[in-house]
Amino acid sequence: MLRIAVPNKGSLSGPASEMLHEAGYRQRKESKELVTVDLENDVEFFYLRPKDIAIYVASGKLDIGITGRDLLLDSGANAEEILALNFGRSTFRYATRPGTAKGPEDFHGMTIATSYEGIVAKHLAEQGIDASVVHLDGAVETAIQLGVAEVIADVVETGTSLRNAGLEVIGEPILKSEAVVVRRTGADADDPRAQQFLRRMQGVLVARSYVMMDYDIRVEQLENAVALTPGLESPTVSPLHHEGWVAVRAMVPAKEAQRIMDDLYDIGARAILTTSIHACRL
Ligand SMILES: Nc1ncnc2c1ncn2[C@@H]1O[C@H](COP(=O)(O)OP(=O)(O)OP(=O)(O)O)[C@@H](O)[C@H]1O
Ligand SMILES: O=P(O)(O)OC[C@H]1O[C@H](OP(=O)(O)OP(=O)(O)O)[C@H](O)[C@@H]1O
Ligand SMILES: [Mg+2]
Repeated sequence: MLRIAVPNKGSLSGPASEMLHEAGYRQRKESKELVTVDLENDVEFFYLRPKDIAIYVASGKLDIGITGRDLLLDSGANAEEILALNFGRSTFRYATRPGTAKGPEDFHGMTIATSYEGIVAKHLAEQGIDASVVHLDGAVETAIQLGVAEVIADVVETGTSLRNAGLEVIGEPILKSEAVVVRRTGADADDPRAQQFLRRMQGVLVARSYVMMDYDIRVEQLENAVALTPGLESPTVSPLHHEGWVAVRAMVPAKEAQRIMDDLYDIGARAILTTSIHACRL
């Protein structure tokens, strides 16, 4: 049975379970359940703290995990990212009170509060900055007000928490994160059960970001139309009963669908339809 770690709490928990559900897996019915078995798919799900997931996967006791890229890197665990999941996006940044520092090079001798000691210690060492790091479990923005640190390094999504604490970001993002699928470094990449899981998750990513587009076009405009809708491999072109016309079917990025429909209309396409993709295997 494939054993998969899923975040049990926090920002990643709901979207991870939702994505697994969309991929056809049975998910726990209530948040107190720590383990659930999906007999039909031969998968066991373990609901664990997102920060611990890379460690479980690196140990080899669990085959696959869903966690944040920042948490994976912070753990230093012997696990690697194999698929980015396009949710739980955030940046990881330094912040201070205005006027404290122009850039990380000014952090020498200062104290930096963070819940992500691994990432911060590595970044400071790489930049040759001699600063001390103090570990806090959360609400690190308050550490500056309370005089525990001059600088914080934390997850920034909308920036609201920083603004509320009167802080501003310093320097470039240390990293950009999102939810990722992780596996033990060097694990058997050909394991068919893991391959099937990844295909299902990729199917959800595609179904979420593409729509199916159908339209009719005069044959002489077909090449121009296909240039607008090249599809993932190549569009399907079928003859219409009405001579001189063909029907075209192709997947297009959902974000661009309206613009593409306008462009198709302008070159003479008609009966242009988009439909959502429920599930897919590429
Ligand atoms: N607004 C956000 N706040 C915190 N983490 C976020 C946010 N958006 C995305 N994430 C990601 O969620 C993961 C952190 O999850 P974790 O459960 O440890 O903290 P949390 O979402 O802040 O939950 P809590 O602090 O309530 O336990 C990281 O990968 C982080 O990048
Ligand atoms: O940029 P924003 O949209 O404000 O999001 C980022 C904030 O959200 C998280 O805090 P959370 O509420 O999880 O509390 P915590 O610090 O105790 O984890 C994170 O630690 C930041 O403080
Ligand atoms: Mg938090």
